[in-house]
Amino acid sequence: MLQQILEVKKEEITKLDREFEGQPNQKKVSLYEAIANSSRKPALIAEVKKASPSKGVIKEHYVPSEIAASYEQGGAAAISVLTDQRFFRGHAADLVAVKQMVSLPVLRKDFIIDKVQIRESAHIGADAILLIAAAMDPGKLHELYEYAREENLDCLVEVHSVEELEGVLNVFTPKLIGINNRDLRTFKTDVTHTEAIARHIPDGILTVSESGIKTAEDLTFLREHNIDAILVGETLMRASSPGKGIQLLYGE
Ligand SMILES: O=P(O)(O)OC[C@@H](O)[C@@H](O)c1c[nH]c2ccccc12
Repeated sequence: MLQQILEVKKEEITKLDREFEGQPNQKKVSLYEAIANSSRKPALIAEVKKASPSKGVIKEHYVPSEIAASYEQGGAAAISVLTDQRFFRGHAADLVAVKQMVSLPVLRKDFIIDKVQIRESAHIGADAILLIAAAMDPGKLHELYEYAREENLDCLVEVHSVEELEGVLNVFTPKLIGINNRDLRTFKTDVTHTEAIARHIPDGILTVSESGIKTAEDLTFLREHNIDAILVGETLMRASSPGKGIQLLYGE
């Protein structure tokens, strides 16, 4: 699946404008700080997502800015916005709309493999981007990471296995690491997967558990293992309201 997505991305990148003018000094809000300073533990990165390759359309009535505003009101520390069009039915414009609506840091969720996408992310108002270890070798990942830092963007470096994690740590030390609980070959999620990987992450790096987080029990498990943040999409998108979904998850 990932390979298929990356093929489409490479094609899309060739059509992206190479230059992005304007907003060069736009103030960025730190995702790292938002997680570190969150009063909720673990901190919540709430995701705005219409559809996914495994689930199809998740939410019919999809107004990203409205959903993000409810997340902010519900106490999220940051908002993640899926901007991939082909597989997740998102759009860069969704991020623009969300950024205008909230004051929280906004993470651009997409398949970023080229500097031009990083320049575009900074330009449309993202505060942070996702970099997926499975999508490139650690040297390339490091190069994009440094480039994003120059654009004042925080990076969430996503790994799924200990091998990927060690590959990254051999080259550099990211500030934020996301552990994807979803196995991209089978699409199955397993929250205990976070713990299996997190024990290999050195102190001082903030750890985010991503995908398949559904219940207050999941959250208790992650809290017990000192996970700093959770990234939740589908559970909140399917809740009767985003705010209610957050309350249920945090057992409030
Ligand atoms: O909807 P979920 O199961 O709560 O998952 C959210 C998020 O982790 C997931 O959307 C995700 C994690 N890594 C990604 C990489 C690309 C696209 C999407 C993702």
